[in-house]
Amino acid sequence: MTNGTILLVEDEEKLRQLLKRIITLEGFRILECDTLKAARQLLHTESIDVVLSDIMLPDGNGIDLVTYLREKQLPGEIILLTAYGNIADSVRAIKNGAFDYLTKGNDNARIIPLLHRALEKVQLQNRVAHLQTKISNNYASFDALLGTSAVIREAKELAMKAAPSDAAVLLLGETGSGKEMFAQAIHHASHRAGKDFLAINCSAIGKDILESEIFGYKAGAFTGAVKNKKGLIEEAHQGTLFLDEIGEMPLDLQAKLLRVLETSEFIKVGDTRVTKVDIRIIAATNRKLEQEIEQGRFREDLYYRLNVFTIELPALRERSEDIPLFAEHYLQLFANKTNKPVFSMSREFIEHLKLHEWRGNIRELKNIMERAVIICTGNTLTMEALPLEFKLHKSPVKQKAGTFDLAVIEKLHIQWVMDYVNGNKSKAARLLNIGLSTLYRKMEEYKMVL
Ligand SMILES: Nc1ncnc2c1ncn2[C@@H]1O[C@H](COP(=O)(O)OP(=O)(O)OP(=O)(O)O)[C@@H](O)[C@H]1O
Repeated sequence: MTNGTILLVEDEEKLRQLLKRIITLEGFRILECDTLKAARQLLHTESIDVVLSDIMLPDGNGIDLVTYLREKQLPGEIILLTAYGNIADSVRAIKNGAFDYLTKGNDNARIIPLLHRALEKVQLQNRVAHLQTKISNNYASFDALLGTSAVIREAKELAMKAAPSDAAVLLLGETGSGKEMFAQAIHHASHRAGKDFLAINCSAIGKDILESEIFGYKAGAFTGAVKNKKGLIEEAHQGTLFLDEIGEMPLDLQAKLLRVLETSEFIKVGDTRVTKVDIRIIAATNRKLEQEIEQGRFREDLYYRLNVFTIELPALRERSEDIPLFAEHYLQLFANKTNKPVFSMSREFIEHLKLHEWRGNIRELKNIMERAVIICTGNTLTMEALPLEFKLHKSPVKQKAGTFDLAVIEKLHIQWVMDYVNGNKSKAARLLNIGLSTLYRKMEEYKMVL
C-alpha cells in the first residue's frame, strides 16, 4: 500500500512540529496549517487522504471540517485531536462522521496505526469509485449492434476497420439510427477503450456555452468564470470525443476544432497559451454537409478532415428486414424489465411494424415496443398494443375508397374509427375531433347503424 497525504491542522507550534516528525518518519507526505480557513483551501487545491485536526482552532471548531468535507463531497477521512477528558467533543466528532479521535499527549502510540487504518478506508473507497466508473463506462461494443441486413453489415465492417486507427470518423444518419452507439463501438474497439468516451450534442446549447463546454476556460475569462474549467477535449484526453450534430456547430468553433484535428492543440477561452491533447474525434450529423458547405455554414477544410472515414447508417425503413429482429430484442428486454409473461408477437403486429415509416428509427421502435409490452394483457403482442397511427395502414380510406367523393370517404372513415373504438361514440368523436352531436348527425345522414 502506498503512503498517502496527511493534512495536519494544529495551531500549537510545538505540538505540530512533534506530530509532523512522527508522521513524516512513517513515510507519509505531510501538509500543515494552523487555521480552519487554510485547511479548507488546502482541501480544494491538494489531494488529501486523511486530515488530522485539532478541535480548538483560532478561527473555529475542527468538527466543522468534518461537515465541510461531507457537504463539499470531498474525499478523505478526518481524525480529531481532543483535549484530555473532553469526551463530549469526541462523541460529537464521531457522530458527525469523523473517522476517530485522539487525546492530545496521551495517545501518541495510536497515531500511526490509526492513520494507516483511515488511509486503508480511503483507498478502498477510491477503488470502489474507480470500479463504479468502469462499470458505468460500459460502452456498447460491435457485438451489441443488432442487424443482419446488407446495409448495416457494410456499415459495421467499415466501422470495424476504422476503429483501430486514430482517424476521425464521420457518422451520417437520421435521428435514432444508432450514430452514438456506433461511435461507442468504435471507441470500445480502439486502443483508447480504457479511457473516457465523452459526448456532446452541438445543437442543444448556445454558442458561448458550447465553446466553454468543449474547449474550457481560464478563471477570469468572463464574469462568473471564477475557477479554471477543463473542456471536454481536455477531459477526454487519451480517449474519444463524440460530437453529435456537428452540422450545427458555429463557424468559429469549427475553426478551433480544425486546429485540434490538425495540430492536437487548442486555446481555452480567456487563455493565451496553447493546450496539447491526445484525443480522437468522432462526429455525427443528420444534415447534408455538402449543402451546408455550399451555403457557407460548414467549413470545407473541416469536412475533409472529418471525412477520412464516412459511415452512413441506413434508416430503419430502408432495412425493414431487420425490424423483426429489433422487435424481438426489445420484446425480451421489456418483458424481463416489467416482469410480464409476454413471449411472442402476432404476424399482423410484425407486418404493421414493417409498414411503419419509423422517422425516429430504432429509438422510436424501442419506445413503441416498451409501450406495447406495458399495455399487453396476454402472452402475445397484437394490433391492440399498437398506437392508432399504426392501424392507419388498414384504413379503408387509403385502401378501398377508390373515389373522389368526399361523402363516401367520410363515411368509410367514420366507420373505420367506430370499429377501432369498438362502437364507443364518445371516443370516436374525440378521435375525429368533432362534437358528439355532429357524429350522431353524420351517422344518421350516412344511414350508419347507431
Ligand atoms: N444497431 C443497433 N442495435 C441495437 N440497438 C441500437 C442500434 N442502433 C441504435 N440502437 C438503439 O437505438 C437508440 C438510438 O440510438 P443512438 O442514440 O445511437 O442514435 P443516434 O443516431 O445517435 O440518435 P440522435 O441523432 O438522435 O442522437 C438507442 O437506444 C440505441 O441503444
